[in-house]
Amino acid sequence: MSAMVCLQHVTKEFTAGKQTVRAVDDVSLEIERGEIFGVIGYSGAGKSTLVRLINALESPTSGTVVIDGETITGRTERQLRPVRARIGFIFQQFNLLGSRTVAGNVAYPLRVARWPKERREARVAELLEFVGLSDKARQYPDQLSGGQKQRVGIARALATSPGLLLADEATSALDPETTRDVLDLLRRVNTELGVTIVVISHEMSVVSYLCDRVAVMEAGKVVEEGDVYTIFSSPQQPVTRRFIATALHDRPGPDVVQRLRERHRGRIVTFGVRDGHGSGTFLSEQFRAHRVDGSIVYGGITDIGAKPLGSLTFELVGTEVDVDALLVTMREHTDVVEYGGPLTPTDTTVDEATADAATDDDARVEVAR
Ligand SMILES: Nc1ncnc2c1ncn2[C@@H]1O[C@H](COP(=O)(O)OP(=O)(O)OP(=O)(O)O)[C@@H](O)[C@H]1O
Repeated sequence: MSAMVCLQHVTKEFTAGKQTVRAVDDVSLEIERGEIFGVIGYSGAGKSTLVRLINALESPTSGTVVIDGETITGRTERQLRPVRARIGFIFQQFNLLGSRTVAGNVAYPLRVARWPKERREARVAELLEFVGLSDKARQYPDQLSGGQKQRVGIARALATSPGLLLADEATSALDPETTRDVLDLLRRVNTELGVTIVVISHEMSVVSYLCDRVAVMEAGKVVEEGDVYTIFSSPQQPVTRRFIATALHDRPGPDVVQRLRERHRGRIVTFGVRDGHGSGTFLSEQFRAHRVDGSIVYGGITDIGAKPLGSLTFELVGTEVDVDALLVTMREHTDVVEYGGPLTPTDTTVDEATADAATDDDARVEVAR
């Protein structure tokens, strides 16, 4: 079975005056049929250009793009039309027609494809039911919430039953709860309709919630690629680590470490929580075996593809020998970060004002004792 999207050494350069920008730089990528594939990167990394190359809205400066087994590089506009018809697209700003009703927007691609009225109406009704907006058919886009607008966008993108859906920052304009609803709908599009989805995002939380695999882009290149859990649990590139830190929020920053050490008499230590290692049961067994008391003082665990990932920070109380022995054992199973023993405020070089200035996020996850 061939891949749904195959990029072979694809480069795209833009020239403006004397300056040439290499927006996509020698990217080779395979996106399998039926998967949800994420492309993540900071602004300017080349994500949108990559999507426009997949959608044949741009042609590569060099390299080859193959969609659903067909090479699209070098085709004329006319030859590209049937390929584009098999690709759906949803956008950050929804791009709905304000002068048409919800039903009119969803029907639009079917009109362009010259579907007869009766078939068109039946298809629109089916699509609106799928996205949960049957009761909004006669309303106009400006009467809808952001999440509802994106549902209309999804229904419209699916109208002609594409095998591939490209979602470019599709949830970036939505609040977290609405984002979750739209991501759940995209998951249904994938599992119930079998549509392959490419998700472009600058938010690692979107990728971790939805995607099977992810490619990380930086300066036009794919710098890291793999299944989401592996990338999250052992990122190789600094840019990937920065993205993951924004999604997990599980490790205490220097201010929080300082306050924890001032407040607790034991040693403060973070243990990574991975699939199969560092789980609650495993940790309590190890604490018991080493005669160490461990109380959680900070942490966060996220579920990625039904596997746990994150870390827990403990105050460890026991003899120095016992705690050291525990840490030796734990290092064999997971990553361990030691922050040291108790601090009295007079030991510190950071003044109280700085310590108090920890962010709200820090305060929220810190466990008060
Ligand atoms: N039509 C164009 N003409 C000139 N330069 C362009 C063009 N399109 C993109 N670029 C440049 O290519 C680089 C990659 O842009 P691209 O929009 O693909 O990045 P991105 O990762 O999608 O960022 P963003 O999330 O901000 O859209 C940027 O330096 C951008 O300025």
